[in-house]
Amino acid sequence: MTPDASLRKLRAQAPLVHCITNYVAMNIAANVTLAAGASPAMIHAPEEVADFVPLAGALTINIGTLSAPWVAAMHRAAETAMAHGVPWVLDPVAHFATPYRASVAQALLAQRPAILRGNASEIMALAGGTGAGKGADSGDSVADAEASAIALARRAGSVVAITGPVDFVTDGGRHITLQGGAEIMPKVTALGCSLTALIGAYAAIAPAFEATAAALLHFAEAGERAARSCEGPGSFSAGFLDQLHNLQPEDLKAERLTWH
Ligand SMILES: Nc1ncnc2c1ncn2[C@@H]1O[C@H](COP(=O)(O)OP(=O)(O)O)[C@@H](O)[C@H]1O
Ligand SMILES: Cc1ncsc1CCOP(=O)(O)O
Ligand SMILES: [Mg+2]
Repeated sequence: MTPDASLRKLRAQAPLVHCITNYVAMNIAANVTLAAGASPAMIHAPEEVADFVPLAGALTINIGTLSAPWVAAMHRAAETAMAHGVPWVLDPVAHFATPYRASVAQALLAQRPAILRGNASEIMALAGGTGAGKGADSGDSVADAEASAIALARRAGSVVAITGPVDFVTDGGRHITLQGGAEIMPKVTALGCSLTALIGAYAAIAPAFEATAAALLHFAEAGERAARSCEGPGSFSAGFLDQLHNLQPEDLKAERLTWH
């Protein structure tokens, strides 16, 4: 499915996306998902996730502010998603920072997410390497993480996306890069987490590889447009939501994706 067809379908269906995300991202990720045209629900109680996942078109799991009850909910939600054929997306925020975080990320990876998205440092570390990441922020180049992404995609059977100044997507066989976005994007917290939620929205209506490409393209295009008239991270945030909403399907041009 082409990116423009994916956005058309997203807006026509407004899929329900179950997001288990962190306290920092909760609001902006919901707003990003809504602005793009889908319907987010931020639900993380272990007592209810198994009942909610089957109602959703996709599930996203982000470990940004994890704690034991949340981790129980994440595993239960992923298990339910697999049982009901609901595609799910993993965002391993800063998983290399502590042993607890690292073990949770590896255990979730073993539950076979359809899509995995992280920054370069997160993807390198998940594949077993060591990077220069500092907490939630990347310290490595996307190019240096490409081999890790390909290895991870083959090992996990997932589509893997590395984001940063350039984005890279692989399913272990096909690879694309996308140049674009805006330098100011990493100056707004939780935009990566919000992108993960948006990938979930697209995964509800398109196959994993195409869904990831469309979400990245939607983000890059909206980011570029918002950056043209912003005065800093604050006005960028507001303008970015406007642009995510105002973009039309024909603005998502497949020619911007470079195949390798
Ligand atoms: N220097 C940059 N130039 C352009 N776009 C960027 C840059 N850094 C990050 N982005 C974009 O910001 C979004 C969030 O990605 P990223 O910052 O890598 O995630 P995270 O917040 O998880 O580290 C992605 O759409 C990515 O393409
Ligand atoms: C700052 C912070 N601390 C824990 S989670 C989080 C948000 C990280 O968001 P992103 O990975 O999108 O930059
Ligand atoms: Mg992140």
